Amino acid sequence: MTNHAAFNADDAVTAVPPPAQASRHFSSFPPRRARDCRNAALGRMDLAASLLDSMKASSPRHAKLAAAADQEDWMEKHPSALERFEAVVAAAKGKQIVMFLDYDGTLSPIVEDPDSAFMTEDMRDAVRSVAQHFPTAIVSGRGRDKVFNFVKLEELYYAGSHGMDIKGPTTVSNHKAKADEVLCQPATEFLPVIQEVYEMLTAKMESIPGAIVEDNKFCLSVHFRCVDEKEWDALGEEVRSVLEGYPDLRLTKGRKVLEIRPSIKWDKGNALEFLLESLGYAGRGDVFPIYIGDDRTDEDAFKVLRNMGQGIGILVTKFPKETTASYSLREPAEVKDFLRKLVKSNVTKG
Ligand SMILES: O=P(O)(O)OC[C@H]1O[C@H](O[C@H]2O[C@H](CO)[C@@H](O)[C@H](O)[C@H]2O)[C@H](O)[C@@H](O)[C@@H]1O
Repeated sequence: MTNHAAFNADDAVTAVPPPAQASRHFSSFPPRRARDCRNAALGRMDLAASLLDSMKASSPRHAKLAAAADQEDWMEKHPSALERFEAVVAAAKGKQIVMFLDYDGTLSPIVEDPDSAFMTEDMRDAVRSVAQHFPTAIVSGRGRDKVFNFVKLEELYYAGSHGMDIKGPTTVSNHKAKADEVLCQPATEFLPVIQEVYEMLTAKMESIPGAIVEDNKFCLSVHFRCVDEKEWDALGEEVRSVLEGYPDLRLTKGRKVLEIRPSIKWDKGNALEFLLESLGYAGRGDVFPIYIGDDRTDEDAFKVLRNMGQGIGILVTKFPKETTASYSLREPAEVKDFLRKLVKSNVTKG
């Protein structure tokens, strides 16, 4: 975590190989001895070919073409859930859809100030409509109260702190199954320690301009989106040194954020399973969970769906990324379109 590559990996895209350095091909040329001439001539042909390759690779046009080819290949494996909408609907036909939605980067755009990541009224309306048709849960790294204050829909299930704080709807909804009883907080014993670390990190981050420590109740986020890249190593070191004293906490990386959480085996995937069970859908073959998320932590939920062999994971991204999701959407605006389409489709009629 002490290098920039590790920090950058949060917005990681499947790497387009870096252009080869043309100059390295000249280091062993010309050959030292005459008898090496033939080999050298053959070598020269290889050399010319590889030099040409590397020149091509370093041209912006080639880089663009390579990126486009990668993108195309990736899109074949993770097609747009909008473009393949009919296939999604066909797979869900006759089954009970259960909708799981991540918040940041999925329902709201990524912005510099974490407190200003508002969702649009249009998006709220789309989520409201979805929840009228299917049980719907928000699954977020944010604290549950905080994410509720952004979404403001009482009829939803909320799983905050990466799934470590789950609560059912506070108003009656069409599909409520034992909703009032739904409550899961598997990490309560960590609350004092999380608070202690929050205070320590807040004090440490005062010396790093732009760093923000966010209290997400059972988890903490150290944001470095607005921190000068030169300071990233220092920030990482500070966080790591604090955590050395807390072996029961673990550190993961999200989008320009370091996330600190209890090292218990509970993640967004467990939250998804817990909610399916609470809703009475565990072990049923006629259930079709749809999980939409943009971040690494959402991969835990995508994996659960893959292993179940039911439902679909949809990754929100503009770039190819390694993922277990089967479909993709490019941005929150497309998530909104997908939700609206789903509500309008026949699939809502079962
Ligand atoms: O599980 P999520 O709902 O996706 O939450 C993950 C983190 O999201 C937030 O941070 C991200 O969004 C911010 C606002 O757009 C952005 O400034 C930041 O760089 C992103 O990492 C949230 O603030 C974190 O606490 C969550 O852990």
